[in-house]
Amino acid sequence: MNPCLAVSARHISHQFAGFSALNDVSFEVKRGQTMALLGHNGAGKSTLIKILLGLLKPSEGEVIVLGKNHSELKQRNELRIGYLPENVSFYDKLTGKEILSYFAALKRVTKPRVSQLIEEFGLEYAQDRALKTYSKGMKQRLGFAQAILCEPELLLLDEPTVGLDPVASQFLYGKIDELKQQGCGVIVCTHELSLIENNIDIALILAKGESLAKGSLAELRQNSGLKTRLTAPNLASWVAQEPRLAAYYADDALQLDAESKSQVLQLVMSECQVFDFSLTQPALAEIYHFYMSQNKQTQAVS
Ligand SMILES: Nc1ncnc2c1ncn2[C@@H]1O[C@H](COP(=O)(O)OP(=O)(O)OP(=O)(O)O)[C@@H](O)[C@H]1O
Repeated sequence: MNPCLAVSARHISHQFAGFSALNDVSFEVKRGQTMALLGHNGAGKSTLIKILLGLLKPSEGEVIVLGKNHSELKQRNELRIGYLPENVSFYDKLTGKEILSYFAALKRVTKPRVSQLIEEFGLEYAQDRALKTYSKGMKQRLGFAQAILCEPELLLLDEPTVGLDPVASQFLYGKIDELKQQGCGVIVCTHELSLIENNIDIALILAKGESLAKGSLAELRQNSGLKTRLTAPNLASWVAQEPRLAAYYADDALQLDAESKSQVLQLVMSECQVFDFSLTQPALAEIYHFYMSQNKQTQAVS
């Protein structure tokens, strides 16, 4: 396997008692790359995460994680994989430090690493308090610290920022960025599309166990054909004066695709002398809804 890959999943299918939870899903995540794993409830995201963790063996297909097939491993903790489950719940009578120390012992991680993470995650002041006194943000920081105890080369995060305030969310994404810089591959399952948009390199969109779309945001935008919007003050009057713009004008904006973009920009700037304008690319949420609606239409036809 390519040593630059954190994950290579080929033609993964999984059935639960005859029910198809995943069907022929393939993707790759490079080391130092973050992939968003997206899909409605029941799309198969958790099933895929369990397969990557080695908790489930896929009915079909091959998964190579950090260069290894799970069946080759003598022990699961041979691979440095970090995992933050959704709604992380620890025994709440233990203190933050006791919880991290417990996982450190399981993962054979040294005590100084526990102290280092407590400090790094700003939990020193609360390390000797029982977990039940922690806020949601503090619990999530502790959960994240638990996930990266082993200095993971692959990090799997299930809804890492749900219920967190913007500062706490940004803190976690900052940490994810640091890990990426160190070459860690990251997979994030989330429904918070606007939050993750600027923090990912690639996305995989699942629907009912099938891969609907995958690629970088630029590729997903390009393949969707969704248009970039150009807006400007008094745009309607500029369009009235320059009839060549009329074909692109809809919903108070010029709607630009990859082919027309440079030509229209030229018209706007050199013919109309308009320089005060904004370009808005389709957001991840728009791209996601586009692929979901395409899928519904395909299913309705078939
Ligand atoms: N152990 C199981 N036995 C039977 N069916 C299961 C099992 N685990 C999951 N499923 C089914 O497989 C499908 C995919 O479930 P999965 O939990 O992977 O979805 P998900 O995308 O993670 O959903 P969510 O966003 O709600 O967490 C669902 O229809 C679910 O009911």
